[in-house]
Amino acid sequence: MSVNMVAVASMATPSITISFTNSKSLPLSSSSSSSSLPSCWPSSNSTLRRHPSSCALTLRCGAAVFASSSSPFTSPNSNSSSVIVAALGIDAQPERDYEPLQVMISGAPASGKGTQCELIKHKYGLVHVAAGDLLRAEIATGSDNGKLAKQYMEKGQLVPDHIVVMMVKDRLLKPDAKDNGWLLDGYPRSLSQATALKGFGFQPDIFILLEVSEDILVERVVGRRLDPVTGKIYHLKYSPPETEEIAARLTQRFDDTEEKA
Ligand SMILES: Nc1ncnc2c1ncn2[C@@H]1O[C@H](COP(=O)(O)OP(=O)(O)O)[C@@H](O)[C@H]1O
Repeated sequence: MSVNMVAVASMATPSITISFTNSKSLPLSSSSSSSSLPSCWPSSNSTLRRHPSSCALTLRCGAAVFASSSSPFTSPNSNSSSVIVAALGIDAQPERDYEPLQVMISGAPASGKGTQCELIKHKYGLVHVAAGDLLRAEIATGSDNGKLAKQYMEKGQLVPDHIVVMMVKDRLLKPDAKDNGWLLDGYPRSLSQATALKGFGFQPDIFILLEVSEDILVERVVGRRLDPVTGKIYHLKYSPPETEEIAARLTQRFDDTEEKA
């Protein structure tokens, strides 16, 4: 079975409500509480097992904008995501029922990926593997790969595949990810990365694409602030600081501007 779903996430809260676009009976979550996840997802416990079929899930977020074509990839293009989904073979019927769940999630900066990752990993006990975090850890070791990766990251460019692919593959093969399942975030960012991972035998059960219209992304990015003391992210309009004291010390990332967004 191939499942086609659309979910709408409210811009102000990280919650998701989900419905099937083919008008089948809807296992909808009745309301949008801030901790809710799609009710059609399997229930949460440490013995979570895979869905019997893979699916690609597109979450179109913010003010019910269904026509958005924003994409997580370097050259935003909704076709590129479907190519990647196809390359990953997500529509194929897996023969791996009753194994730990494997999920990929993609979305543009400020699409709410970080928020959804936190909710998903806690609810399903998955190991969160973020490509950016792996690269930063590699840089911290001072290795040659880390030094090379740093040069690309400082310019805001994608790190070459020969570094990223092996890093992600090695991480997914670690016992915690194999035993508990994983939530892969920020990878793949190109068709070649998707193909490479598939070549190593990885095929996610679910590919989640967070689609947000450009004007909402810009609004989120421009209003985003960081508390340098706690590391908490605020939004001046949607998630304002609790106190004047916090408000006074908030900073803005140098690239959180309308131009950069
Ligand atoms: N899959 C990937 N392939 C190549 N480079 C990547 C990948 N993921 C992350 N990077 C590099 O790491 C940087 C930081 O990534 P990330 O932590 O996801 O934050 P950002 O939202 O800034 O992309 C990216 O700008 C890019 O240089």
